[in-house]
Amino acid sequence: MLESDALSWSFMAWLASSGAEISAKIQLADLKEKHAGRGVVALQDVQEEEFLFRIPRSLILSVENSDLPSKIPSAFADLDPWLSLILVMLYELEKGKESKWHAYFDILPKEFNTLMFWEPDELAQLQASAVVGKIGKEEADKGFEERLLPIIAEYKEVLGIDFPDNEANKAVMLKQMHKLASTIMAYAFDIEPTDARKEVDEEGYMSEEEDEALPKGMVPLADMLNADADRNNARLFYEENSLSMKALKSIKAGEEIFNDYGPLPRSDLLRRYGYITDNYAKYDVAEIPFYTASAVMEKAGVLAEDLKSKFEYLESQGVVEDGYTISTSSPFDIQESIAPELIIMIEALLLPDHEFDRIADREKLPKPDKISIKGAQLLIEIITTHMKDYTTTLEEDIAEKTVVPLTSSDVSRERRYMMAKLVRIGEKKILRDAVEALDRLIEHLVVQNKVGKKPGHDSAGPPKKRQRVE
Ligand SMILES: C[S@@+](CC[C@H](N)C(=O)[O-])C[C@H]1O[C@@H](n2cnc3c(N)ncnc32)[C@H](O)[C@@H]1O
Repeated sequence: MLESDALSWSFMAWLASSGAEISAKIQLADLKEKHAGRGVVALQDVQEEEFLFRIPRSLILSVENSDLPSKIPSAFADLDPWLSLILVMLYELEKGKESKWHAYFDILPKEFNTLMFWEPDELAQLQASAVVGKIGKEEADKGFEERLLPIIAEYKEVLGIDFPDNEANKAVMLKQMHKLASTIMAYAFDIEPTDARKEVDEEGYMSEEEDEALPKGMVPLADMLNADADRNNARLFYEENSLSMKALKSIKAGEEIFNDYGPLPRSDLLRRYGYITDNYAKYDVAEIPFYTASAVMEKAGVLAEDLKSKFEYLESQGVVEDGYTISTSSPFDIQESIAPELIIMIEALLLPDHEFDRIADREKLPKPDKISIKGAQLLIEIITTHMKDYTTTLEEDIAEKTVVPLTSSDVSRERRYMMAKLVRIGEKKILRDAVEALDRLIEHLVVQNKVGKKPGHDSAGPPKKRQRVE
């Protein structure tokens, strides 16, 4: 028996002996050949709504179920759900075989492909993707150093952690905390209070702000399901004393059982889960930084002298953001895809001062479905400026067959390079589609103006281009 099979077997045996109920129709399988780690597959046909497994709430690896908070309650007083669970997992890991979750820890990942663990050269492959700014390593380090390390130093005997206070040891501990945080990000569920028959989603469904507030828990076996946006066929349901996984549709023998992470762009899939699949390409987004938009408008002479007060007003109306997303649509639809806030900001700043003051007095804003020729031209300029921040063009990316030096024997690095390339290609395609659609809009507006329709604005929009076949 392979070591990984032996660990899977021990894990399943532990679950069965701890009160979990598991349908004989499913199996934990090794999917390493598909680069998907372990996953759950159907051994026999499964019907829609059929029960797959049930995990007692007491088996969830959570702050609530660990004895640590009762030993050092004050340590948990100011910790958020993430840091609390990291502390509990450190403690339970340190207990080794004494921990109730020992067999579970054995099958949790030791290595990660999430962006937090990428080397600088690997991250550089993402080029101008906004996801690079969302990794949050420094912020996480700060939280670990300021909140968790003092607790570990103070309660090292209770925690059973050998923690000599030196830099090398601190670095090892921070790395371990990052690994646990990444495990929580990719595996944990948001555990809502007992509420019979309530449906729960994996954390991907929620905004990260909402995520922050809910208690997190590691739900054994439920987190062994891989995810697929198109082939999602199972979901976890809350019951009073347990959590049950049920089939959402019929599943054939041999098929994999999939959860769903929600509509995440591939860049976020990479950041949070360390993998990508084409199925999530439809959720891809490109993001234009605010400073790119404002720099282009400044260069174009759009930014007026009383800019500060204009921005204060736009900010009070929720239009000023760090970045503006352009999402995928097919065929590309300007209104559907370009962040309305970007269009509103541009059109507002294009207004003559007296017009701007007039709308501000009435707490109004330009409508995002009315784009002027000048506004569309500025949008194109902003988007093409952002495109230049990527160090290669879309055409170069597509033409390039090998992105890694052939001497590289590091499979993981090759895979990261490849995944980064697919992410940046996805973003560049969106930017290209946006520019093409804006070009068509300008042509349409020019014609409209010539034939004497209301000048300057488009409300119906130009005819849409036929869907591009990639
Ligand atoms: C909740 S776990 C699923 C179990 C995991 N495969 C394992 O072996 O522990 C989530 C992780 O599984 C992997 N994963 C999930 N869905 C995947 C898919 N469709 N293809 C490849 N890997 C996937 C990613 O590494 C992700 O971070």
